Formats: sequence, C-alpha cells, structure tokens
Amino acid sequence: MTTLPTEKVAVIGGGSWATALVKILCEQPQVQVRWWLRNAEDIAHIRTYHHNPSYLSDVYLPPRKVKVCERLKESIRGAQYVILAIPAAYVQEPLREINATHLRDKRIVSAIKGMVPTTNQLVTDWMQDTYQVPLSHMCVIAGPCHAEEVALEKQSYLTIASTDQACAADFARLMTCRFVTAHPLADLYGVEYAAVMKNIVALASGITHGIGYGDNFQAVLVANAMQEIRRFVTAVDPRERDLSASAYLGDLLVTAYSQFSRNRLFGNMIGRGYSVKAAQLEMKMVAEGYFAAKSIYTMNQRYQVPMPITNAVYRILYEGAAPVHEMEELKKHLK
Ligand SMILES: NC(=O)C1=CN([C@@H]2O[C@H](COP(=O)(O)OP(=O)(O)OC[C@H]3O[C@@H](n4cnc5c(N)ncnc54)[C@H](O)[C@@H]3O)[C@@H](O)[C@H]2O)C=CC1
Ligand SMILES: O=C(CO)COP(=O)(O)O
Repeated sequence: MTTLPTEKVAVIGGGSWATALVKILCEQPQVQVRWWLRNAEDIAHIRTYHHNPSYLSDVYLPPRKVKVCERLKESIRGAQYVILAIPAAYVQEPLREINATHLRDKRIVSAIKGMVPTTNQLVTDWMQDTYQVPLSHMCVIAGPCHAEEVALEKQSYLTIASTDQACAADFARLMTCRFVTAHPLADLYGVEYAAVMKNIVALASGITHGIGYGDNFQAVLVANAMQEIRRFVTAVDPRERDLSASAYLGDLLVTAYSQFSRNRLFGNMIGRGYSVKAAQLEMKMVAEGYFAAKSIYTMNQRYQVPMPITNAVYRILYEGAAPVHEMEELKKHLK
C-alpha cells in the first residue's frame, strides 16, 4: 500500500467558516490541519473535547488530523497553504505576529468575503501590499456555501479562484470531498468583489423583509442587484465573465434567501427597528456587509457607477437614514 505524502494546511480563524473548512480538510487522508484560534478557552475545549464550543459545536474535530495552536506562527510553520478565515475587519491584528518572510513560498487562500475597512481593499490586494505575497500565490474560496450546511454534510459547491490555474486546481482538490465539489476559476478579482457585494445585497434583502416587503419585491431587488454587481465589477476589473455562474449569482441567491445568512439576519433586525449597535450586540456572528457597504460606497466615489442598493444600505447603516424611507426611494430605481 502506498502512503500519500502529508500536506500541511494552516487555518486562521475560529468562527463558523473556519470550523467548516477544517471539517472539509479532515476528509482528506493526507492532510494535517494546523488551526489557529484567537480564543484560549476554545483552544482548551477543542483539545479536550474535539469540538469547537463557540461555532458549529456538533462538528467533530479528530485530534489525529487537527492540531490547534495558540501562536499563529506555529500554525503556519511548514504549511503549504495558509487559509485566512477571519472577518476582514479583524484580519490585521493576528497577522501582526508575522512578516513577509514567514509567508514566502506558501500559497495564501482567502476564505474571507469582505474588505479590509481601514484601507478599503480586497484581502488579496491587502496581502500583496502588506506581506508582498504575489497575486499568483493566492486563491479565493467562493461559491454559495453556508458553514452550517457543511456541518450537516449537505451537498455543496465551491469555486476556487486564482490567477494561477494550477494553484486553483490543486487547492480545489483539497476542498473536494464526499459532500463538497470544488471547481477552479481564473477570475480572482471578479469573484472576490462579487462575494463582497452580495453581502450588501443580502443585508438589503433582510431590511426589506424586516420592513414587511414580500417575495415579489425581493426577487426584483436581487435581479437589480445582479446588474449593480455587474456594473461595479466591470468598472473595477473589466474582463469577460459569466456572472450567472454559481460563484457570482449562486452566492448572491443563497445569501439573500438563506435562513443561515448572517447578512440577511443583520438586515432583518435593522428593518425591524434595531439600531446598528443593538443588532451587532445581539449577533454573535459577523455580517461582512456592514463593513463592505462603507468600503464599496467609498470606492465608488472614484468610479461613480450607479449603485442605488449599495447607496441605500450605506445611508441606513452609516447616516442614520430610516429604512422605510430608503426603500421608498430605492423603489424608484428598480425595474
Ligand atoms: N459562515 C459562513 O457560512 C461563511 C463565511 N464566509 C466568510 O468567512 C469569514 C469569517 O466569517 P465566519 O466564520 O462566518 O464568522 P462568524 O460570524 O462565524 O464568527 C465571527 C468570527 O469573528 C471573530 N471576531 C468577532 N469579533 C472579533 C473581534 N472584535 N476581533 C477579532 N475577531 C473577532 C470571532 O473570533 C470569529 O472567528 C467572513 O469573511 C465570511 O464572509 C465565507 C463563506 C461562508
Ligand atoms: O457567503 C456566505 C454563503 O456563501 C455566507 O454569507 P453570510 O455571511 O451572510 O452568512
């Protein structure tokens, strides 16, 4: 019997998506996971009970496959792939422990669907600027896939985008298992921007639902949102792309409609009258769309693309505009 060479993969982040990705990686016989989490109590619990007490706590984390690490440096040592699975707003702090040398020759995989709020950058751009990681050494995990359904082993599809097709195909291999199929794609920026923007749309979808609009309106909102995404992505990164593919349209649909969506839930609370602060305090999870609305709105001051949905969400979240009023205004732009 031939034994496969061990492949070490570091996972950075302790939330639901990181936990789901660790579960997928554990399906690969040759993979050893080095998992960095921020919370010391969660680390101690996982070492003893082999479950993450804070997120997806039903998922079993086999100790022979998963080593949890207190130090980020320890988790990435010897790893071929380093997966970033922290909300974009919080990615800078833990990475301060390392510099460009620590990441040299590794492939960096962003599982993050958000923008770094201090610089309004995509995570891959921020990694290039801050850690000098070449774009060709990076992949993005995209596609309509909620961590909660991965935990339940429900059939899911992922898209692995990279400018380096060999890298995308190789990482897609590691993400493919009994219940997940992953496909490579070349459109890294298109996929990354679309993943950021669909969170803003899901937030809008939640807001309209919270106010009392029905499925008819939501379908029109989502259809118009796809056009808004097309306009913006084409302006920032013009190239041929099929936005009806699951990495774009599929992810927009699942996030705008799913009971598991953090962004939809957050928007729903805002629509029902919660303040931004109260909604954030009530959710233990992070809605990336909150930060993305500001970053995309700010970026668009340069591009001046018509973006009525993003503008409405921005005004509600950051300028205290009344959701009912903003949706009344938005109605004039939808077709
Ligand atoms: N949950 C999902 O189904 C999916 C999530 N993603 C993306 O994965 C990334 C991570 O999100 P989730 O795992 O869903 O997060 P989550 O909402 O499940 O958990 C929150 C995470 O944020 C961290 N966090 C919260 N407050 C913090 C603070 N003040 N400082 C530092 N860290 C803090 C927590 O430790 C935890 O890791 C996001 O970019 C999300 O868009 C992508 C695909 C699916
Ligand atoms: O990206 C996701 C599903 O594909 C997760 O979206 P939420 O963060 O809104 O739950």
